[in-house]
Amino acid sequence: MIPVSVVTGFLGAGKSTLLRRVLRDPAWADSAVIVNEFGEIPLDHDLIAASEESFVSASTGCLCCVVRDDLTRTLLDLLRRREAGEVPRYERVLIETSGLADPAPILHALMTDEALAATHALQGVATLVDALHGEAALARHPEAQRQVMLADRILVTKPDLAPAPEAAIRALNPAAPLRAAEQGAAEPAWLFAPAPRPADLPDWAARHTAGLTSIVIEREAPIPALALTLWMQGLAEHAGPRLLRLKGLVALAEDPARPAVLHAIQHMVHPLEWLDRWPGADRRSRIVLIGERIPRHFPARLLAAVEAEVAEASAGRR
Ligand SMILES: Nc1nc2c(ncn2[C@@H]2O[C@H](COP(=O)(O)OP(=O)(O)OP(=O)(O)O)[C@@H](O)[C@H]2O)c(=O)[nH]1
Repeated sequence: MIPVSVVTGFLGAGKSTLLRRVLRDPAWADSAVIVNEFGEIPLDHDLIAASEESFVSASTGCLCCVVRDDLTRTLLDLLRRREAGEVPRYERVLIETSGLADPAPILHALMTDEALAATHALQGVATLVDALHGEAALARHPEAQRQVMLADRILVTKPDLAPAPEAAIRALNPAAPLRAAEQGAAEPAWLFAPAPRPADLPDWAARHTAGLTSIVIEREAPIPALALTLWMQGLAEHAGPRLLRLKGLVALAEDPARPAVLHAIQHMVHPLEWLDRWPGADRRSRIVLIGERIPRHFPARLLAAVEAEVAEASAGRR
C-alpha cells in the first residue's frame, strides 16, 4: 500500500514552500508529488525543485471538480509506471491541491475508488493556514473553510508576519492538532502521520467562491525590473483585494539568464527570489494572476503601457 497525504491551504498559504523543504529532507525525498494548480499554466512544477528520487507531476484545472477523475487515473498510472521502473520507486505520494480546491470531493474520490483503495492508503489532510491572510480567507472563501474543516493537522504558516488566527481556525475545526512553522520548516513525520478517518465521508459537492478567474501573461522579451515593479503597483491600486494571487517566473532585463520568482498575495508582495537557472528550454516570462472580476486583458495592457513608458523614459535619459 502506498501512503497518500493531501496538502491543502488557500492561495499563497505556503504549500509549495513546504513541499520543496520536505523533498530536501533525505528521509522524505523518495516521495512522488502531484501538484494541481488553478491557473492555466503549471508553475509550481518548476518551483518545487525535486531531487533525483522524487517525482513531480502537475495538472491544471480544478482538482475537486473538472479533473477529479484525473486524480484517480494519475495515481494508478503513476503506480503502474513505478512498477515498470519508468519513474523513481517512490515510497509515498503527496498531493498538493490548488489553493482554490475544496478537499471534500477529492477525499471522497480517494476513499471510494476500489482500485485506488486496494493499492493506496489515505493518511490524512494537512491544511496550511496563512497567519497574515488566513483569517480574511476563512471569512470570505468557502474553499478555505472546507480546507480547515477537513484538516487532520493544521499548520499555521508565516508566523514571522502575524500571530496565528486560532479563534477563526478553532471555530471550524476544534480538535485537529495545530502547529506553526516558518518557511515550511515543519516536521513531516508529524504533518503526514496517519490520521483516523471516518469511513463514510459524505459526497459533498465542491463549494467555490463565485467569479474567480485566472489570467495568464506570457512574454518573449525580458521585462525591466522597474516596469515590473510599477506594473505590480498599478495592478494593486486598480484591483485591490480583488487580486487574490499573482505568481510567476520572470526574465528580468537586468539578469535574464536566471528567472526571478514573483509572489504576491493580495496587497502583500513577497521579496523576489531567484532560481539558479531556467527549468527548461522555455525562457519566456510567465505570470499567473487569480482574481475576482479583473478584466481579462487589463493586466497585459497595463504591463505593455508601463513598459513603453519605462523605455521612453530611459531613451530620454540617454
Ligand atoms: N514571510 C514568510 N513568507 C513565507 C512563508 N512561507 C511561505 N512564504 C512565502 O509565501 C509566498 C507563497 O508561497 P507558496 O509556497 O508559493 O504558496 P502556495 O500555497 O504554494 O501558493 P498557491 O500555489 O498560489 O496556492 C512565497 O513568496 C513564499 O516565499 C513564511 O513562513 N514566512
